[in-house]
Amino acid sequence: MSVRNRQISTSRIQRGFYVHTTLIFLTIITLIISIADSLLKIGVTQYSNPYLITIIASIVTIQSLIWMIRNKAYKGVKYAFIHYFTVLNLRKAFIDSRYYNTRFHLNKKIAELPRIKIEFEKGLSIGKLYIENIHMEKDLSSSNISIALNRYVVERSYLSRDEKYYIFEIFDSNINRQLTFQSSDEFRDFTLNIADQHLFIDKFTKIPLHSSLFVGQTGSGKTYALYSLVLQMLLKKEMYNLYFVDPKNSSLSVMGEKITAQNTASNFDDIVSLLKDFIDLMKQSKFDLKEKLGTKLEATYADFGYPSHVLIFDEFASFQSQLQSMEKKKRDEIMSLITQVVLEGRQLGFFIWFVMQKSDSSLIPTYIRENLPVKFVIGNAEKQTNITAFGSGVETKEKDFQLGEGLFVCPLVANQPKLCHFSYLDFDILEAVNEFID
Ligand SMILES: Nc1ncnc2c1ncn2[C@@H]1O[C@H](COP(=O)(O)OP(=O)(O)OP(=O)(O)O)[C@@H](O)[C@H]1O
Repeated sequence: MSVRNRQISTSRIQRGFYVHTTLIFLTIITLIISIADSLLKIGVTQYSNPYLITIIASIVTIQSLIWMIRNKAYKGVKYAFIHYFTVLNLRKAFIDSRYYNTRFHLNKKIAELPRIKIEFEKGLSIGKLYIENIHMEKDLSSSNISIALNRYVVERSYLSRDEKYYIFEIFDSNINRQLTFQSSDEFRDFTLNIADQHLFIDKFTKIPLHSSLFVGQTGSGKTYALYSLVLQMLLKKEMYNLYFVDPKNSSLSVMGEKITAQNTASNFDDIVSLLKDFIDLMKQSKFDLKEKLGTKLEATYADFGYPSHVLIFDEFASFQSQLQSMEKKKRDEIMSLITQVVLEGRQLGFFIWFVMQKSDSSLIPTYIRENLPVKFVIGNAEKQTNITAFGSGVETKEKDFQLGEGLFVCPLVANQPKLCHFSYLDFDILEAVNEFID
């Protein structure tokens, strides 16, 4: 715990002190003159009071205006107060942790605190905090900031491009980011309002399509996370073709059979043949798109109206262990098919989603895992799982995750692990599938 540092003042504290002293002084003078005048009946108050009261009122008005502008009161009273208290707490924390430069003013040492800018968004639930980089050796770690922020928590922090500010992305920890759907109709309406080629995860997260990894211990909510994404893709069928691989023949294959029986595989040979068909289709697409892709730099399948193809590979580790018993030639052949999709599929619209309980290199080859742009770790994972998914240099905080809640990375959306919370689906999934495929 930091110790209160009361020995140093800031120019703002000093200014506040002068203003308050002046106000108190003027009020006392006004009162003394009024009392003296009422006793002595000289009649000076009619001359002095209007002046004194105008000065006092002007100071109060100017101070209030400065407060309102500084705390962006034009965005609402609540916004202004939360802004004010957040800045106040941060300033106190900087003083207590001695994060400031010192300078002398009228022979008195004062602390020059870093500038703070805050931009709250989405009904004050998330925001960006800019703290001036005052080139101090001291650590301005996100955990110190979180403590000063009360109910706000730092999700991500980085230095601005010009290195003048530390930027902290913060969110209100009291806010529930999870979306809840009581019926398939509610889910349909919400999905159809998301017009672009993104899939929503929670109130704040939408992701573009990529080959992805979903890791989570049993019961963490992985399968439901997939359901919420599959249902979205079903509602926009013209944009997505789905393929289901489920070596354990569990609930996902039941869903797959309903949606697309010919593109659903559970036993080893069927899986291999589905993978080969998938690759053949990708090669065909490559051929069809070849000329078109040459006409536009950085273009992808979507620019030419082609649909995407998503192969959901549940329990990949189980397939991998079956594969290990095969001869090397076959193993290499299959792994090379999978690698091709991961490496080349993005432009052509072919993606694999690997679903696993752990993502160690014995379960998914590192070169495949490292080339997956999107990774989700759902639920309370072991430290090692976070390390294999996000890399050893990436810091992830341990939290008590609820069902369907976890961390993810995704290009442009989350370069460092960010929180996400998959939708709560309070309706019969298979009935919804039946409705949506009609
Ligand atoms: N988003 C959700 N909405 C509603 N119920 C959920 C959700 N997530 C999980 N559940 C409930 O928790 C149970 C376990 O979730 P789920 O089957 O998705 O876990 P899992 O990680 O896939 O586990 P396993 O690896 O054993 O299949 C589900 O049967 C369901 O009842």
